[in-house]
Amino acid sequence: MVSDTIFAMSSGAGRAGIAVVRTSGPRAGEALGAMLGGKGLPQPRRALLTAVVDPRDGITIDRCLVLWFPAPSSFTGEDVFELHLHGGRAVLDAALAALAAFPGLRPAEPGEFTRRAFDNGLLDLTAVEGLADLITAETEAQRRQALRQLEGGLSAKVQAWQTRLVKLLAEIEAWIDFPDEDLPENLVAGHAREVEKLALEIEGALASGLSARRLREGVMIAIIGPPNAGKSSIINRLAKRDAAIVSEIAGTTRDVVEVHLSLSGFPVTVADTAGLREAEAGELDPIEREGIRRSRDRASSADFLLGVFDLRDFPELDRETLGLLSEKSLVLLNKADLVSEPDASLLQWQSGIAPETICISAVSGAGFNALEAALEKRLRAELSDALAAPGFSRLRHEQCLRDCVVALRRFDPRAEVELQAEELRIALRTLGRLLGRVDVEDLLDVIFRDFCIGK
Ligand SMILES: Nc1nc2c(ncn2[C@@H]2O[C@H](COP(=O)(O)OP(=O)(O)OP(=O)(O)O)[C@@H](O)[C@H]2O)c(=O)[nH]1
Ligand SMILES: [K+]
Ligand SMILES: [Mg+2]
Repeated sequence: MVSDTIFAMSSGAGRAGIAVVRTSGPRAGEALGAMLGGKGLPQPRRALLTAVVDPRDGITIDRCLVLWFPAPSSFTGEDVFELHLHGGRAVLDAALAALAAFPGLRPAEPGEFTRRAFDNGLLDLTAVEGLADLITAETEAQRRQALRQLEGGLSAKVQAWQTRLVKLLAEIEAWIDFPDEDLPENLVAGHAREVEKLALEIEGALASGLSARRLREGVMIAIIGPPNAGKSSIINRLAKRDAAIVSEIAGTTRDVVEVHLSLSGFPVTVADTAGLREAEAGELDPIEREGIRRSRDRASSADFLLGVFDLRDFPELDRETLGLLSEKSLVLLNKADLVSEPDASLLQWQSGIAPETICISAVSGAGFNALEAALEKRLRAELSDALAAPGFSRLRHEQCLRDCVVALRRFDPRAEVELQAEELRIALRTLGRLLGRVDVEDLLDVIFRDFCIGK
């Protein structure tokens, strides 16, 4: 099947020093030759500084770097060339118009270059997802995770499982031709052991996938506490901007206010919430009541909490807030600037009782170094699996692996060989689906739709 030749600007929108326009497909070589004014194609994979012309009138568009990647050694696996043009609007318009006018060329659709790389077997689906994650990575840890996935960290694991399953399946299928003979006892035991081992390994990967998903999506931290404790002041200091309204009026925050931060290179979403307070029916207005409902909601879905109190209320701290804190949570006693001497009972509480307690001041910034260090420790623990090895970072991966484990757990080494083989084939198919090598057509559209044009 001969595909169209496609082109697009692959660098970001807006005026820039350099803009990259990429062309891929069977007519790429012809188009490049015409744009170089018939001087022949440059050496493959070597940058050439040259004049690029509009083939319609021979007028020079720009003097720029040109790269030629003949098939199959290119990103898409097709003939590809890149123009590294000066990134002005008029230069780009002229280059894109010249390409559009060339017979057989058309603008690319979103994700179409990557789609071709996938169709030509250069990237499997986990690598495609890694590429998408790399383009959107916002923190150092996310970048590393995405790159490992793009480079085949997940594929390698899945392929190793596939190889073992195929070997097992071949051994079992060999007996299908002898329906009257039972499998020798030592083989039955060996198969049972191998399937059990595979199931355990995949379950282990599922468990550490949680950490990979947190790394991809960001760890959720919620700030909770009684009204006026200084929750909004704290999120503003963490975000280094005025994300939430601060006032001396109790009950200022109603909606959950989220900020995305990179803390020591780790992605987090911190949520500021409405102050928790109990009141007689009718005492709180319905909007604040709804705000408090949202706070509790957010507290229950967060990975861990920062419980904030006014230091001057110590030791009578709000019971509801305390009740929501897990041992991963942190207690922040705020407004330390208003208290001269920490009293003995406070020191004792700080040293002895979980959860860990830090005295801070959102106004002076005192204690924020200790707070950030404590947060980093928790993030490292939360993400440790994902930092150690590439993990299954998407719900889609989790679903495939779960289906695989279900099939393996159904495998019965004493059942008829046809039934045994069938479970192994199902397990293999789920792994194939994870890599995008079986029945994936409907999935593809979903995944490639998230790419932008030129990728
Ligand atoms: N002196 C001092 N005042 C603070 C500190 N943190 C917050 N405040 C003040 O305390 C008041 C309440 O602060 P907010 O940040 O709005 O408190 P909140 O917990 O978000 O309040 P609600 O949203 O109403 O629940 C404001 O007047 C702040 O300026 C602090 O560390 N020291
Ligand atoms: K307030
Ligand atoms: Mg607030």
